[in-house]
Amino acid sequence: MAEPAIAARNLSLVFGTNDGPVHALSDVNIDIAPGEFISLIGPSGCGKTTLLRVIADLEKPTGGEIRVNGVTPEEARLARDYGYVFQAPALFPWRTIEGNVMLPLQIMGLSKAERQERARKQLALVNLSGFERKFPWQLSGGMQQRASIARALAFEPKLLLMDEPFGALDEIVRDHLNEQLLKLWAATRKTVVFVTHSIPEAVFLSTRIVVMSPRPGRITDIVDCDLGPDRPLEIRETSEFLRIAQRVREGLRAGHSYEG
Ligand SMILES: Nc1ncnc2c1ncn2[C@@H]1O[C@H](COP(=O)(O)OP(=O)(O)OP(=O)(O)O)[C@@H](O)[C@H]1O
Repeated sequence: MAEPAIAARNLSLVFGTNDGPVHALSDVNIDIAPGEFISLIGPSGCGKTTLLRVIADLEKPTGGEIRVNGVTPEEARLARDYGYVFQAPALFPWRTIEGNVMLPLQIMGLSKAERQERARKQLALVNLSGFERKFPWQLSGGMQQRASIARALAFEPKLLLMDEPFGALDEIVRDHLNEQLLKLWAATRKTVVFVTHSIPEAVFLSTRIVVMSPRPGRITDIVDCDLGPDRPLEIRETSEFLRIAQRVREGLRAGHSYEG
């Protein structure tokens, strides 16, 4: 097997707080192969964002081990091995769409011509050709989020980390962006780790779904999602799709503590 894109062994992270220790991640074990599309799903506080941040070297684990593309998260970060997409688009309002995508490349020291060529290529991948000179406020929320994805792709990283990127968008826009993301993934074969609260979104997009549970934050199930690469939206009505969704739902129920 090729070297895993991500390999976590007995990974844990305990935050020290005024109310005592918070076990955000406990004994997390997973191997993610290059080119997989992995969704992390689970109730609030189960450690989805923390796991993404550990992969990105924005948080240090307190136990266990993690490798990203065969190196430590810090080395992967310094090699600009991943792109990170946040829930809110986080674009600079005073820069054009193209200017936003070019910014990380400017920091990297690429010439203006190179920056422009790369930005145009990434904007084409997210279907934003023709919008290079617009400002963020001139675009819809869905378009802004596509621009954020283009910016995350600017370094052409092998790994894309996405934290609920479509959570704030309405369902029709979200469907559309899910279809586009699948196409982008098929065209680029990047490894994607995607956080979501939506079971249909996870099943539609993923090759595997990691179900997590809180207190302590841990993996309770990993569900294969072998629907093949060609997934029209109508696949959501098939019995295979519904069977996988049901298994994820059962995993979520089992790990959920109902209070009150
Ligand atoms: N910097 C921090 N300091 C202390 N506790 C933290 C910190 N970051 C996260 N936590 C705690 O760690 C646990 C996991 O948080 P995390 O944000 O990873 O969960 P999540 O599954 O992404 O939740 P959500 O779906 O609400 O985004 C939570 O109990 C949270 O309060």
